[in-house]
Amino acid sequence: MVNISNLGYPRIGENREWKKTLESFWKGNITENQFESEMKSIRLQSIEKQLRLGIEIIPVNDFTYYDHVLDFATMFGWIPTRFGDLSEKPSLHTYFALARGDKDLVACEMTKWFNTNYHYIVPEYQYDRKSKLLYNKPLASFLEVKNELGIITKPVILGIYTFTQLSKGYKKEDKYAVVKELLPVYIQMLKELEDAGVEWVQIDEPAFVLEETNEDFQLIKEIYSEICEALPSLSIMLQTYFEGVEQYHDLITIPVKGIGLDFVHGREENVNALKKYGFPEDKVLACGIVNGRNIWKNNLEESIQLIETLQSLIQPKDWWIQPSCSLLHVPVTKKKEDSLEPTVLAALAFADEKIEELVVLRKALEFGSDAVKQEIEKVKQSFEHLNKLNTKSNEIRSLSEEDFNRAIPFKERYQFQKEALNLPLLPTTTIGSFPQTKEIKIARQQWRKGELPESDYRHQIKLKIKEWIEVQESLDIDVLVHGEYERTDMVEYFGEKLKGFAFTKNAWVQSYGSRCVKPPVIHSRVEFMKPMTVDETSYAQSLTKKPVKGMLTGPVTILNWSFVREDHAKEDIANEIALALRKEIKALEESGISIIQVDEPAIREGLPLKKRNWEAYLNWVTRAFRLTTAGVQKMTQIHTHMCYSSFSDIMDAVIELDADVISIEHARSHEEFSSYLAENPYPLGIGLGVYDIHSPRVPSVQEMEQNIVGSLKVCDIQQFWINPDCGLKTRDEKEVIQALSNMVISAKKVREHYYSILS
Ligand SMILES: CN1c2c(nc(N)[nH]c2=O)NC[C@@H]1CNc1ccc(C(=O)N[C@@H](CCC(=O)N[C@@H](CCC(=O)N[C@@H](CCC(=O)O)C(=O)O)C(=O)O)C(=O)O)cc1
Ligand SMILES: N[C@@H](CCS)C(=O)O
Ligand SMILES: [Zn+2]
Repeated sequence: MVNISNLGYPRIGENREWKKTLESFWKGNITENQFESEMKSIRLQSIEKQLRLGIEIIPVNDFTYYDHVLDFATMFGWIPTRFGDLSEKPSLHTYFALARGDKDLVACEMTKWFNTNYHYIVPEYQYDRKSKLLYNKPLASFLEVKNELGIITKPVILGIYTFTQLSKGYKKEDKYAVVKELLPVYIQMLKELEDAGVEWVQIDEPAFVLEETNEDFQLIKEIYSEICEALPSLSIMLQTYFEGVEQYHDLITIPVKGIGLDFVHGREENVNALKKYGFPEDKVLACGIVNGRNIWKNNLEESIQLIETLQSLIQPKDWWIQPSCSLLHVPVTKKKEDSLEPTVLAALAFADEKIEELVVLRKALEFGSDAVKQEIEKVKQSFEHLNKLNTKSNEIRSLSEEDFNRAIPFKERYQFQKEALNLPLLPTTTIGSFPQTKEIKIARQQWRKGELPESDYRHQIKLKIKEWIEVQESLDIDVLVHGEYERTDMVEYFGEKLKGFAFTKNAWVQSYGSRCVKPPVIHSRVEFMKPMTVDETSYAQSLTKKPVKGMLTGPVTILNWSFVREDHAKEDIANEIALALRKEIKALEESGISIIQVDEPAIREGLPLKKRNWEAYLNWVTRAFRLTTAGVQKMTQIHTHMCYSSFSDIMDAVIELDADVISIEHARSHEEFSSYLAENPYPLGIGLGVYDIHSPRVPSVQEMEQNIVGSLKVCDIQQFWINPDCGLKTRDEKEVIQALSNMVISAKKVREHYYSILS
């Protein structure tokens, strides 16, 4: 018997209704009741859709108002004390304040969900607050679907081990005690599900693919024995994903009713483990067989073969076939992509199409592959046609080691740059983008539809650049930017201008909260066509005597935030992008730009989950960055920028990038990184973000001054820069001007203080 299951479905809706509802509520355009009812309808529609498409085991509680990790933190009462003394379900206001902050409260930390571009809110354990079940969201979600649609669904629960691993606020040595304290609360949540008639729960434990210590694994076994003992009639599908599991032989001894493995990203390891240790006959095996992280059609023939191989090796109680992970990471449907090149479109499968693929695979497993001969042929043809789009080039093969290294070492060139740029101590700058106004977005939309002439659209962009050059001058910022008004997104923009990319109309994926991205699709060899940023940057430079920083997205970030071919080596794609960007940098230099920032926020998230694979990855990513930047003149100052992660464990690679200055997100995770820097001084230029840009809160001069003074305890003042945490495109203009004004005043105060000590 083979069942079709799903692990999670995109929340955002076919037309991003979810995002629009959230943002209308935040703006006060709809009431709480309207918000709840609109959200309910989005939730139920996606359940009905999955049912219609053929899913038999449908997930619930994958839906959230912001982030599923935050949901569990608030359910367990893991709410920092600054949000008040909560003994019941937090109000929507508090829930959103935890995620986004408000005018008085600092938001919780946000970071990347494993190696994806999705961000979760980091739960904070409080020693002085006992864990307590404040509400039971999986139960409410289960009952809603049962009552409204009469369907028994599978609640999705974040595993207690992964939840605690992803949390902060407790000492490492207290992990055991923290998990044990949470366990009764966790069991209570599951017990309520069992009592309500839940048959299967999916407990997500992606942290099982990380390299846990033996001690951790003992803890895992202990927790799950206790859970299973307390809940004898609840069927638990212990779900892993994103890579092969570690400690497989121990995992299969856990007394749960089912185990879910990823046979896409952890194929080799999981298959080998099955071969070596078998699989218990009393458990269901859930096979993640369709890639939940990519948008290419499934290689049906290969998947059928794989399951047949597994079937010849083991005899589990039952088989489920499913995506390799939640479909949260892919767009909803390709139905609306009516302007994509047909060859590319034919090779794509988004969430809904992936579910259809599972139906085809089940048919093949039931009736033999001949029953799906046509579908198999169609996939083959799609890729044969796609491959014909590829061109060959020798440019990469003719590179020499010199192309990867700057001609002069940092200390020497930084001196030249200082003199040429004539910047003050503690120079102030921003990360690149300024608020994208409604007017600009609408103008872009009209221009794209052909309703506004290109010249008018460009004129509007120029007006915005001019306005913000004036704003920056009036605020007395030292290194200016043009504001990135012409960009929808820092990756999509370059994707639209480079050869080898396709970009979609509606292939949105949630990135954090209501914010979505539309990753471009790299289908063929990447090539530079013509300058991509020179017009806007040199126009901005023509308006001021201060240096304007050129702004590019780096090769690794373009790669990691795009959908890429699985049959092309990532390293090769990164080097192709690097060569294209190198040409852009040359063009910027030739137009008189002397500071160029190459953003690489996605380097950290692309790290393989298993540390044993880090070295090889970091080696090729640093080389790709250097291939992009190393060709510049000694006077040209290269900046880079990183955000959304903790970086302490990759700082050696960050140094290897050899960027003259790095600006790094700091406000939401400063303690950990500052302690790292105290022990390991950073040898190049650095700006630790002095304020969090994800919150509408405008920090005071005093607060930023304290941040700067704190950072100067661990950084060399001669190489320190003052900047916000990240780009400002998501904020409103008034807020940004106020925050930047406070930032410049705080920098000047610290500067004056330093000069007064010297004199
Ligand atoms: C730095 N980050 C990025 C990540 N990944 C990327 N690919 N890009 C990133 O910048 N990952 C980590 C972080 C995540 N951070 C963010 C920050 C901000 C956003 C964001 O603002 N997303 C926007 C969509 C951006 C965009 O494409 N805008 C279009 C407008 C599209 C649109 O909604 N049009 C409307 C009409 C206009 C209107 O009425 O507003 C429509 O179609 O209905 C544009 O500028 O033209 C978002 O809104 O979610 C994402 C990740
Ligand atoms: N230059 C980009 C970086 C975001 S990570 C911006 O300012 O939006
Ligand atoms: Zn950033």
